[in-house]
Amino acid sequence: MTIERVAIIGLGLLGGSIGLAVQKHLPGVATAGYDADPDVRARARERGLTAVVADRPVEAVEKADLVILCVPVGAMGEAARAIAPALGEDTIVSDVGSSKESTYSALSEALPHHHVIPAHPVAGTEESGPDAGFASLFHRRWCIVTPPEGADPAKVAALVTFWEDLGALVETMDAGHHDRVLAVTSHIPHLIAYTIVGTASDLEQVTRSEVIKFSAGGFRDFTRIAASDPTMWRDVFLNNREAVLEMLDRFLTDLALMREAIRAEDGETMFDWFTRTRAIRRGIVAIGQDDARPDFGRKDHD
Ligand SMILES: NC(=O)c1ccc[n+]([C@@H]2O[C@H](COP(=O)([O-])OP(=O)(O)OC[C@H]3O[C@@H](n4cnc5c(N)ncnc54)[C@H](O)[C@@H]3O)[C@@H](O)[C@H]2O)c1
Ligand SMILES: O=C(O)C(=O)C[C@]1(C(=O)O)C=C[C@@H](O)C=C1
Repeated sequence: MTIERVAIIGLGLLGGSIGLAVQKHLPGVATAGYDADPDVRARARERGLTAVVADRPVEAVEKADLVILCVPVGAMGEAARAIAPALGEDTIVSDVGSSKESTYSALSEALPHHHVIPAHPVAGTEESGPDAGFASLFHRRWCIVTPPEGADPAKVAALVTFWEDLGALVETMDAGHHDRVLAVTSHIPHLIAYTIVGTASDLEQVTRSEVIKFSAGGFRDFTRIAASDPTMWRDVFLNNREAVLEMLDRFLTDLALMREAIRAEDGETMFDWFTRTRAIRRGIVAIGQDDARPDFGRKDHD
């Protein structure tokens, strides 16, 4: 099947970036969007995030071949129910939610007779809202597609091609596996950043001004992540609870091991561990997966 009309529900960082990327890379594809917040809709019109910004969700999805829900994972069910009356029977309904099992449950419950094929572009920043999106967000970043059992292969292929056309590298996997992988590579790192930044600012021996003044190094990287959208991340932890708790237990075991190495002055354990993690970082840099941040000068706000 060919995708000629795309509708985007939720015009923040992800929705806005998809709208801009489609207009840039697939100029023949029509774009329409909707956001529940009227201020966001107004800003989306000013920035031209989609060619049309509708005032009602059903208007945005009329005649769409592909609808992408770009709302917080806790709002997926509500957003899907709002578009249900206007969806064509052949329309692909996808999303960009950061957790996939609960998103699929919410979408398939709201749209039991439609073609729901979830996806997750593993690309983002700490910014949110209609000013945050940019067309190159997905360039050379992974997009994980999690087709449910029995999904129409032609529709899965069309969705994969769509993301590749936006510049992404696509991999398909089972939703449960996605949730365990992302728990350790994305969700727990965010939890650690939120925690350490809060802990540092709560310390009585360290004043808040010292936290700001001396945050030039590693701590500064944590503050970037800890500035991420509270609604989005609250929903991620509520919706990927089991996988996060499982990976958190593993992490706490390893953290206890490090604490013990420090207490016992066991330099060898620390050196070996740090050597292994340094190799991981160098591997990521070698395959060019570290350069999609706007900080690296690639944000093009077009
Ligand atoms: N931010 C990231 O780095 C990132 C990366 C990959 C995936 N995601 C996922 O993408 C989704 C969107 O995240 P974002 O960063 O674009 O958030 P965002 O806050 O920038 O945008 C979300 C938009 O959804 C709108 N919205 C909320 N409920 C709605 C509803 N029922 N109907 C219509 N609009 C509604 C909000 O008004 C907001 O404008 C989330 O599910 C998130 O998990 C985020
Ligand atoms: O780089 C960042 O700022 C991000 O948080 C992006 C990031 C990630 O953890 O890699 C965050 C959440 C997503 O679901 C996908 C990407």
